[in-house]
Amino acid sequence: MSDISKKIHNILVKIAKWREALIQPLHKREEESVSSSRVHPTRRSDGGRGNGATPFPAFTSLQKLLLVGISSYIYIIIIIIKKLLRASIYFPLYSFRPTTSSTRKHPSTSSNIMERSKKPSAIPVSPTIPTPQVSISEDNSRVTASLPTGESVEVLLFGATVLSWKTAKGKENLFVSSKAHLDGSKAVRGGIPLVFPNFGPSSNKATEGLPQHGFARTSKWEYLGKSSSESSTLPNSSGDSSVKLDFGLSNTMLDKIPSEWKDYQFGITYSVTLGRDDLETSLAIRNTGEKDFEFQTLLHSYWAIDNISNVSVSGLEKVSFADKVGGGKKEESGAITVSSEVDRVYHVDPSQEIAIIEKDKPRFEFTRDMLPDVVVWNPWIEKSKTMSDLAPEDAYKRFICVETGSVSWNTLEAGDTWEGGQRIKAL
Ligand SMILES: O=P(O)(O)OC[C@H]1O[C@@H](O)[C@H](O)[C@@H](O)[C@@H]1O
Repeated sequence: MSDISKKIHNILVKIAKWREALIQPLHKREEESVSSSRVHPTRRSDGGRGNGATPFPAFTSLQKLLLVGISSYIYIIIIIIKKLLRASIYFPLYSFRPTTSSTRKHPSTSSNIMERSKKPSAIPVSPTIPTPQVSISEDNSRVTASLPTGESVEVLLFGATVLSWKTAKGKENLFVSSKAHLDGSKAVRGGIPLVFPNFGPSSNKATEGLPQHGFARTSKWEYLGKSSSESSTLPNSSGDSSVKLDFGLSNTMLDKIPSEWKDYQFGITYSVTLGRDDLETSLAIRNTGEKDFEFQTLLHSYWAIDNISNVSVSGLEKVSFADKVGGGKKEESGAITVSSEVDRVYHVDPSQEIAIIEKDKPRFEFTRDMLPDVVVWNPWIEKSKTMSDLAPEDAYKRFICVETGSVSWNTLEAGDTWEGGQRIKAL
């Protein structure tokens, strides 16, 4: 028995005794008065007036009734309080924490159990459909997503750089240098850094003074959230077939707004969509200010390959390119192969399919939307040596940059939005 119950019990015992003590003398005195009136009919309190009054004027029958009534009333009230207290052990008056069927205790579970025959049968639960998983690293620097079928993608918020894209079998599609800076001190050497608002060193008045390839790849982006889509509602569907991660950057988020860019305002949404065998990366750039601005943009992707000697790029045959190594405009008749430094800018209709071929088989296929240019870059041996963040020594063999984008300048008028993107199929 709890302390409170013991105390109440003691009070009840006392009240009961007190009540007894109160009633008993009254009975006794009444009996005495009756017996005395029998024995001494003349010795009555009323002096023989014979009006039936008690011989003890302090306890009239009205007082007697009142006392009994009050004590019974208190007795009943205490019993009710005791019951309430006992019940409150199981049902707290209120709680901030929502109770669930598994956490809530019920005092009369056993007496409430329904007879087996009357028990409703359990409702069959539909099998759980696996869904894509998205997680944010503890230090809030990376977002990772994976599909129930095993594909995964990882994005560093610094530069919204896609660091990893793996197939269901765990094969990595992107190259990242083993010396890449992933701490936000430098643009990542590998993955998919974003080029905006200028490609290469600033080359016109609008971007004068901006760093090489712009500030998007060295700014901390915000993770805006995920959305997923189902390919099929058939019972045997393996669940959601893709997951889209959105990232945002606006002029107000820039650590240091370059003076050339102070008059411009923008908001960019970068979407990375992981599919079963493809990856989509797309940009929506909005001019949120009152002044028009010009920009270039590219998805500066480092594609992982086994050996550059076995690789070629198709879809760019007979397309003239700006040669950044040898200078001038050139054209090649066959698929592009790499056996020395390559740095070219192709202007090619977005409807033209481009592919990276490895050992005569397509390894990556590119579909472009509103991206009229393709840069093909590999530093080869000598230039690699000058790049402190490129490793291992033979790293140049392990990647080829095929960068889709718009090297052509775009003018974005106040209030307008530009959209463009790529879909890459890994084979
Ligand atoms: O070293 P960065 O700034 O990442 O640039 C790497 C390369 O990026 C390519 O896109 C350019 O065409 C090259 O000229 C450049 O060397």
